[in-house]
Amino acid sequence: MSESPKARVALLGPGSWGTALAIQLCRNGHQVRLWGHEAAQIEALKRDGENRQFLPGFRLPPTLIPTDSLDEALADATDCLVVVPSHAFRSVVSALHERLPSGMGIAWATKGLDSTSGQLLHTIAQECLGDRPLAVASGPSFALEVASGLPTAITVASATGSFAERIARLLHGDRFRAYTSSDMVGVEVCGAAKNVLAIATGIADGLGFGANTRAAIITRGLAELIRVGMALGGRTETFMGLAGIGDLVLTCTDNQSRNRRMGLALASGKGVREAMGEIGQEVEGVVTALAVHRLSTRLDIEMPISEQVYRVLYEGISPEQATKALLERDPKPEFG
Ligand SMILES: NC(=O)C1=CN([C@@H]2O[C@H](COP(=O)(O)OP(=O)(O)OC[C@H]3O[C@@H](n4cnc5c(N)ncnc54)[C@H](OP(=O)(O)O)[C@@H]3O)[C@@H](O)[C@H]2O)C=CC1
Ligand SMILES: O=C(CO)COP(=O)(O)O
Repeated sequence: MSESPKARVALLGPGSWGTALAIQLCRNGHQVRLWGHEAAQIEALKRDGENRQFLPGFRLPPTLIPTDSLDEALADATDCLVVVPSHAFRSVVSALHERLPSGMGIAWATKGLDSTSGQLLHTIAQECLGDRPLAVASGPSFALEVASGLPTAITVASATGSFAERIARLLHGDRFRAYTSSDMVGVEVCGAAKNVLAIATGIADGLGFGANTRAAIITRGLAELIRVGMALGGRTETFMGLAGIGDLVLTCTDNQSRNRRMGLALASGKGVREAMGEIGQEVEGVVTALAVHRLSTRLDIEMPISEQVYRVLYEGISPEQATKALLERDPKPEFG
């Protein structure tokens, strides 16, 4: 992949992932305007020279300019990357409608579904922005490790091959491999569904179950993810790739994951609100569990692990009851 010419990127969302990606883009020589909706947070970034709230300990490069003005962020931008949580995706992307030059694409690194309709985010982007190139970046990538420059690989998917290549080239560096894919649907489903399954493995580990249980949840969870992903038009190889099994394993097995930590907290008897307060950052699997529950009901797809996570989060059953319900299911063929 040849090096990209230097870009001016409007990066929307100064949380942990937005800040880490902004640092990565600056490492590659690009200029970044990092937009956030809270003036006080942007003031703090400018004053401190780091993101103490979401990614402490990393100096913001001089080519990274924080701003709370969307117009300033987009002025002369060559590229636009959205990294807000899924619940904010529609409102932020709608605000781009009047501001983006016609034909300019957008990419996002948000993982989740539209929180009200349960739709995939490319559908929301199309609704808000009409026909233009769209891309999603996803894969096993904790913000802290990317900011630290630890070797990482992700995938950038777009129905427009040249646009996937453009975004991948912007991000790709000597310690950050960005692959391309044409399967947006598969990549989006993986990024959303894995967060619900990470809550499940957190619950299992928090209840003191062993390595066997964890491996079973990851494997049977992958089967759920594939069922819903195929029904929506995703491709098998995507589920076996970085955005699929790669991110599922990462998020289910490492305590850097906020979703996994949510599961651990629930298993220790904490309520959802209390756990969210303690984690202090987005836990995408909480809203996604509801969206996946609605989606699987509508499509009539069996997703027993995700369904039990939904019941713990929204119907108040205990993690123990959820486990019992899963284990009491009738034996059945593993495949088919
Ligand atoms: N962190 C990670 O390692 C990774 C995260 N992701 C994904 O990236 C997305 C963002 O997550 P992450 O950065 O970690 O989250 P954080 O919790 O670290 O930060 C969220 C950011 O979004 C802002 N925000 C919240 N609501 C709105 C809104 N309505 N309008 C505009 N901005 C808003 C917050 O601002 P404020 O606090 O002022 O409301 C904050 O700056 C998620 O979909 C996540 O799944 C993907 C890969 C890795
Ligand atoms: O998506 C992630 C890593 O790829 C981050 O996971 P969490 O949102 O669970 O922290």
